[in-house]
Amino acid sequence: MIIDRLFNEVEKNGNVCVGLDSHLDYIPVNLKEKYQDIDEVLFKYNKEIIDKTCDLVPVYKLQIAYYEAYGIKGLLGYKKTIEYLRSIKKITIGDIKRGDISSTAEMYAKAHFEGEFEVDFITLNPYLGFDTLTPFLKYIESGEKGVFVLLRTSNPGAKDIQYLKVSPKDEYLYYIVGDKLNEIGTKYRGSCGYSSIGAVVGGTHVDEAKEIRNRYKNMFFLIPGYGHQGATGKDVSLYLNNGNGGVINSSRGIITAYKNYEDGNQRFADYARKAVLEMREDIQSESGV
Ligand SMILES: O=C(O)c1cc(=O)[nH]c(=O)n1[C@@H]1O[C@H](COP(=O)(O)O)[C@@H](O)[C@H]1O
Repeated sequence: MIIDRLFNEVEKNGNVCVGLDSHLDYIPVNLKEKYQDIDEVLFKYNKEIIDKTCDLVPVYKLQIAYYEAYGIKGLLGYKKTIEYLRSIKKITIGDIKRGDISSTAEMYAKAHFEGEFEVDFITLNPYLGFDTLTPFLKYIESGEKGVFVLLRTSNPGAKDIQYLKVSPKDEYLYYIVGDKLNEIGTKYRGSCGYSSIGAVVGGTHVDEAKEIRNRYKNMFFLIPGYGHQGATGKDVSLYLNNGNGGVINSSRGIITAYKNYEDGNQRFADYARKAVLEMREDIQSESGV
Protein backbone atom coordinates (compact mmCIF):
# COMPACT_ATOMS: atom_id res chain seq x y z
CA MET A 1 0.00 0.00 0.00
CA ILE A 2 1.09 3.55 -0.68
CA ILE A 3 1.06 4.34 3.04
CA ASP A 4 3.55 1.52 3.68
CA ARG A 5 5.80 3.00 1.01
CA LEU A 6 5.60 6.40 2.68
CA PHE A 7 6.19 4.89 6.13
CA ASN A 8 9.30 3.06 4.85
CA GLU A 9 10.59 6.18 3.12
CA VAL A 10 10.26 8.10 6.39
CA GLU A 11 12.17 5.35 8.22
CA LYS A 12 14.95 5.71 5.66
CA ASN A 13 15.00 9.43 4.93
CA GLY A 14 13.31 11.29 7.79
CA ASN A 15 10.18 13.43 7.83
CA VAL A 16 10.82 16.43 5.61
CA CYS A 17 8.31 17.03 2.84
CA VAL A 18 9.67 19.56 0.35
CA GLY A 19 6.91 21.91 -0.75
CA LEU A 20 7.41 22.92 -4.37
CA ASP A 21 5.27 26.05 -4.20
CA SER A 22 7.20 27.53 -7.08
CA HIS A 23 6.07 31.14 -7.40
CA LEU A 24 7.95 32.87 -10.24
CA ASP A 25 9.06 35.55 -7.77
CA TYR A 26 10.95 32.83 -5.88
CA ILE A 27 12.95 31.76 -8.93
CA PRO A 28 16.39 33.32 -9.48
CA VAL A 29 16.56 35.82 -12.36
CA ASN A 30 19.38 33.98 -14.14
CA LEU A 31 17.24 30.85 -14.41
CA LYS A 32 14.24 32.83 -15.65
CA GLU A 33 16.42 34.44 -18.33
CA LYS A 34 17.77 31.11 -19.50
CA TYR A 35 14.42 29.57 -20.46
CA GLN A 36 11.71 31.22 -22.53
CA ASP A 37 8.69 29.19 -21.50
CA ILE A 38 7.17 29.27 -18.03
CA ASP A 39 6.79 25.48 -17.95
CA GLU A 40 10.51 25.05 -18.52
CA VAL A 41 11.41 27.69 -15.91
CA LEU A 42 9.19 26.02 -13.32
CA PHE A 43 10.38 22.53 -14.20
CA LYS A 44 14.11 23.35 -14.29
CA TYR A 45 13.87 25.15 -10.93
CA ASN A 46 12.00 22.23 -9.38
CA LYS A 47 14.29 19.63 -10.95
CA GLU A 48 17.45 21.24 -9.58
CA ILE A 49 15.93 21.33 -6.10
CA ILE A 50 14.69 17.74 -6.42
CA ASP A 51 18.08 16.48 -7.64
CA LYS A 52 19.81 18.11 -4.65
CA THR A 53 17.36 16.89 -2.03
CA CYS A 54 15.95 13.53 -3.16
CA ASP A 55 18.37 11.47 -1.08
CA LEU A 56 17.27 13.34 2.07
CA VAL A 57 13.48 13.34 1.92
CA PRO A 58 10.60 10.87 1.65
CA VAL A 59 8.12 12.96 -0.34
CA TYR A 60 7.42 16.14 -2.31
CA LYS A 61 4.25 18.22 -2.23
CA LEU A 62 3.17 20.49 -5.06
CA GLN A 63 0.52 23.07 -4.21
CA ILE A 64 -1.31 23.26 -7.51
CA ALA A 65 -2.30 26.96 -7.20
CA TYR A 66 1.31 27.96 -7.90
CA TYR A 67 1.00 26.27 -11.30
CA GLU A 68 -2.63 27.06 -12.13
CA ALA A 69 -1.82 30.72 -11.61
CA TYR A 70 0.39 30.59 -14.75
CA GLY A 71 -2.28 29.03 -16.94
CA ILE A 72 -1.69 26.12 -19.34
CA LYS A 73 2.08 26.56 -19.27
CA GLY A 74 2.04 26.55 -15.49
CA LEU A 75 0.12 23.29 -15.44
CA LEU A 76 2.59 21.87 -17.93
CA GLY A 77 5.31 22.70 -15.40
CA TYR A 78 3.27 20.84 -12.77
CA LYS A 79 2.86 17.82 -15.05
CA LYS A 80 6.56 17.70 -15.96
CA THR A 81 7.57 17.92 -12.29
CA ILE A 82 5.29 15.14 -11.06
CA GLU A 83 6.29 12.95 -14.02
CA TYR A 84 9.93 13.48 -13.16
CA LEU A 85 9.36 12.69 -9.48
CA ARG A 86 7.49 9.53 -10.37
CA SER A 87 10.23 8.51 -12.82
CA ILE A 88 12.82 8.64 -10.02
CA LYS A 89 10.41 6.78 -7.69
CA LYS A 90 9.77 9.62 -5.28
CA ILE A 91 6.35 9.88 -3.64
CA THR A 92 4.20 12.85 -4.71
CA ILE A 93 1.46 14.77 -2.95
CA GLY A 94 -0.78 16.90 -5.16
CA ASP A 95 -2.00 19.60 -2.80
CA ILE A 96 -5.33 20.30 -4.51
CA LYS A 97 -7.65 20.63 -1.46
CA ARG A 98 -10.73 19.59 -3.38
CA GLY A 99 -14.17 18.75 -1.99
CA ASP A 100 -17.43 18.71 -3.95
CA ILE A 101 -20.61 16.72 -4.59
CA SER A 102 -19.87 13.15 -5.57
CA SER A 103 -20.39 13.45 -9.36
CA THR A 104 -17.84 16.27 -9.46
CA ALA A 105 -15.55 14.60 -6.94
CA GLU A 106 -15.45 11.60 -9.26
CA MET A 107 -13.91 13.82 -11.91
CA TYR A 108 -11.43 15.29 -9.41
CA ALA A 109 -10.37 11.74 -8.56
CA LYS A 110 -9.93 10.89 -12.23
CA ALA A 111 -8.02 14.13 -12.82
CA HIS A 112 -5.46 13.57 -10.07
CA PHE A 113 -5.25 9.81 -9.64
CA GLU A 114 -5.11 9.06 -13.38
CA GLY A 115 -3.77 10.69 -16.51
CA GLU A 116 -1.48 13.67 -16.90
CA PHE A 117 -1.69 14.94 -13.32
CA GLU A 118 -1.43 11.55 -11.61
CA VAL A 119 0.08 11.70 -8.12
CA ASP A 120 0.30 9.27 -5.21
CA PHE A 121 -1.56 11.35 -2.61
CA ILE A 122 -3.89 14.30 -2.84
CA THR A 123 -5.22 16.69 -0.22
CA LEU A 124 -9.00 16.93 0.26
CA ASN A 125 -11.31 19.34 2.06
CA PRO A 126 -14.06 17.43 3.92
CA TYR A 127 -16.04 20.40 5.14
CA LEU A 128 -18.67 19.92 2.37
CA GLY A 129 -19.48 16.54 3.95
CA PHE A 130 -18.15 13.01 4.07
CA ASP A 131 -20.01 11.91 0.90
CA THR A 132 -17.47 14.02 -1.01
CA LEU A 133 -14.79 11.47 -0.07
CA THR A 134 -16.59 8.41 -1.50
CA PRO A 135 -15.41 8.72 -5.13
CA PHE A 136 -11.78 8.57 -3.98
CA LEU A 137 -12.18 5.31 -2.06
CA LYS A 138 -11.92 2.96 -5.02
CA TYR A 139 -8.46 4.37 -5.78
CA ILE A 140 -7.43 4.01 -2.15
CA GLU A 141 -8.76 0.46 -2.14
CA SER A 142 -6.43 -0.39 -5.04
CA GLY A 143 -3.58 0.17 -2.57
CA GLU A 144 -1.82 2.60 -4.89
CA LYS A 145 -3.31 5.90 -3.79
CA GLY A 146 -3.86 7.82 -0.58
CA VAL A 147 -5.37 11.08 0.67
CA PHE A 148 -4.64 13.66 3.32
CA VAL A 149 -7.89 15.19 4.48
CA LEU A 150 -7.95 18.57 6.22
CA LEU A 151 -8.56 18.03 9.90
CA ARG A 152 -7.18 21.08 11.71
CA THR A 153 -5.31 23.56 9.52
CA SER A 154 -2.24 25.73 10.24
CA ASN A 155 -3.71 29.18 9.52
CA PRO A 156 -4.98 31.55 12.23
CA GLY A 157 -8.50 31.28 10.72
CA ALA A 158 -8.59 27.59 11.66
CA LYS A 159 -10.20 28.90 14.85
CA ASP A 160 -13.16 30.47 12.99
CA ILE A 161 -14.88 27.20 12.08
CA GLN A 162 -12.76 24.17 12.98
CA TYR A 163 -12.67 25.11 16.67
CA LEU A 164 -16.42 25.62 17.07
CA LYS A 165 -17.73 23.48 19.90
CA VAL A 166 -20.42 21.11 18.72
CA SER A 167 -22.86 18.72 20.35
CA PRO A 168 -23.36 15.99 21.49
CA LYS A 169 -20.06 16.02 23.41
CA ASP A 170 -19.35 19.74 23.15
CA GLU A 171 -16.08 19.01 21.36
CA TYR A 172 -14.23 20.93 18.67
CA LEU A 173 -15.70 20.40 15.22
CA TYR A 174 -12.42 19.05 13.91
CA TYR A 175 -12.72 16.05 16.24
CA ILE A 176 -16.00 15.13 14.50
CA VAL A 177 -14.06 15.20 11.23
CA GLY A 178 -11.15 13.25 12.72
CA ASP A 179 -13.35 10.56 14.28
CA LYS A 180 -15.16 9.98 11.01
CA LEU A 181 -11.91 9.84 9.01
CA ASN A 182 -10.50 7.41 11.54
CA GLU A 183 -13.57 5.21 11.12
CA ILE A 184 -13.48 5.30 7.29
CA GLY A 185 -9.71 4.78 7.33
CA THR A 186 -9.80 1.53 9.32
CA LYS A 187 -10.50 -0.38 6.13
CA TYR A 188 -7.41 1.00 4.40
CA ARG A 189 -4.67 0.30 6.94
CA GLY A 190 -1.33 -0.93 5.68
CA SER A 191 1.06 -3.33 7.37
CA CYS A 192 2.79 -0.32 8.98
CA GLY A 193 -0.41 0.21 11.01
CA TYR A 194 -1.33 3.54 9.42
CA SER A 195 -4.21 4.15 7.04
CA SER A 196 -3.93 5.45 3.48
CA ILE A 197 -6.55 7.97 4.62
CA GLY A 198 -4.36 10.46 6.43
CA ALA A 199 -5.06 13.89 7.84
CA VAL A 200 -3.65 17.39 7.53
CA VAL A 201 -2.80 18.80 10.94
CA GLY A 202 -1.13 22.20 11.10
CA GLY A 203 2.00 22.27 13.24
CA THR A 204 1.40 25.86 14.31
CA HIS A 205 -1.18 24.98 16.96
CA VAL A 206 0.23 22.77 19.70
CA ASP A 207 -2.21 22.91 22.62
CA GLU A 208 -4.11 19.82 21.48
CA ALA A 209 -1.19 18.11 19.72
CA LYS A 210 -0.86 15.27 22.22
CA GLU A 211 -4.59 14.65 22.28
CA ILE A 212 -4.78 14.58 18.48
CA ARG A 213 -1.81 12.20 18.23
CA ASN A 214 -3.22 9.86 20.90
CA ARG A 215 -6.76 9.90 19.60
CA TYR A 216 -5.74 9.05 16.04
CA LYS A 217 -3.00 6.49 16.55
CA ASN A 218 -3.46 4.88 13.13
CA MET A 219 -3.63 8.10 11.19
CA PHE A 220 -0.64 9.36 9.27
CA PHE A 221 -0.35 13.16 9.35
CA LEU A 222 0.70 15.74 6.78
CA ILE A 223 1.95 18.55 9.01
CA PRO A 224 2.41 21.98 7.38
CA GLY A 225 3.46 25.20 9.09
CA TYR A 226 7.15 24.60 9.79
CA GLY A 227 9.44 27.59 9.24
CA HIS A 228 7.67 30.48 7.57
CA GLN A 229 4.43 30.01 9.50
CA GLY A 230 6.32 29.72 12.77
CA ALA A 231 6.13 26.04 13.78
CA THR A 232 9.39 24.65 15.21
CA GLY A 233 10.90 21.16 15.33
CA LYS A 234 9.67 20.89 18.90
CA ASP A 235 6.10 21.78 17.88
CA VAL A 236 5.83 19.43 14.93
CA SER A 237 7.48 16.47 16.65
CA LEU A 238 4.48 16.38 19.03
CA TYR A 239 2.50 15.03 16.09
CA LEU A 240 4.89 12.14 15.40
CA ASN A 241 5.05 8.61 16.79
CA ASN A 242 8.60 7.37 17.42
CA GLY A 243 9.78 9.62 14.62
CA ASN A 244 7.26 8.28 12.10
CA GLY A 245 3.52 8.67 11.52
CA GLY A 246 3.85 12.03 9.82
CA VAL A 247 5.66 14.15 7.27
CA ILE A 248 6.40 17.81 7.85
CA ASN A 249 6.06 20.20 4.97
CA SER A 250 8.11 23.29 4.43
CA SER A 251 7.81 25.21 1.18
CA ARG A 252 9.19 28.76 1.33
CA GLY A 253 11.63 27.80 4.09
CA ILE A 254 13.36 25.43 1.69
CA ILE A 255 12.86 26.72 -1.83
CA THR A 256 13.66 30.35 -1.03
CA ALA A 257 16.41 29.64 1.51
CA TYR A 258 18.97 30.81 -1.07
CA LYS A 259 17.75 34.40 -0.74
CA ASN A 260 19.70 34.73 2.53
CA TYR A 261 23.05 34.22 0.80
CA GLU A 262 25.10 36.47 -1.46
CA ASP A 263 25.85 33.67 -3.91
CA GLY A 264 22.29 32.31 -3.57
CA ASN A 265 21.17 32.97 -7.16
CA GLN A 266 23.81 30.61 -8.53
CA ARG A 267 23.48 28.04 -5.76
CA PHE A 268 19.76 28.00 -4.92
CA ALA A 269 19.56 24.21 -4.95
CA ASP A 270 22.59 23.85 -2.63
CA TYR A 271 20.88 26.13 -0.12
CA ALA A 272 17.64 24.17 -0.44
CA ARG A 273 19.66 21.07 0.48
CA LYS A 274 21.21 22.89 3.44
CA ALA A 275 17.75 23.98 4.65
CA VAL A 276 16.45 20.40 4.37
CA LEU A 277 19.41 19.03 6.32
CA GLU A 278 18.94 21.58 9.09
CA MET A 279 15.20 20.96 9.26
CA ARG A 280 15.67 17.20 9.32
CA GLU A 281 18.18 17.46 12.16
CA ASP A 282 15.93 19.85 14.08
CA ILE A 283 12.98 17.42 13.86
CA GLN A 284 15.07 14.35 14.62
CA SER A 285 16.67 15.90 17.68
CA GLU A 286 13.27 16.95 19.03
CA SER A 287 11.54 13.65 18.30
CA GLY A 288 14.29 11.72 20.02
CA VAL A 289 15.17 9.33 17.18
O1 LIG B 1 -2.73 21.13 2.99
C1 LIG B 1 -1.70 21.79 3.14
O2 LIG B 1 -0.65 21.38 2.68
C2 LIG B 1 -1.74 22.95 4.03
C3 LIG B 1 -2.66 22.90 5.06
C4 LIG B 1 -2.57 23.84 6.10
O3 LIG B 1 -3.27 23.76 7.08
N1 LIG B 1 -1.64 24.81 6.00
C5 LIG B 1 -0.77 24.92 4.94
O4 LIG B 1 0.08 25.81 4.97
N2 LIG B 1 -0.85 24.03 3.91
C6 LIG B 1 0.04 24.16 2.72
O5 LIG B 1 1.39 23.96 3.13
C7 LIG B 1 2.26 24.87 2.45
C8 LIG B 1 2.95 25.76 3.46
O6 LIG B 1 3.89 26.58 2.84
P1 LIG B 1 5.04 27.36 3.66
O7 LIG B 1 4.34 28.16 4.70
O8 LIG B 1 5.71 28.19 2.61
O9 LIG B 1 5.95 26.31 4.24
C9 LIG B 1 1.40 25.59 1.44
O10 LIG B 1 1.43 24.85 0.22
C10 LIG B 1 0.00 25.53 2.04
O11 LIG B 1 -1.00 25.58 1.05
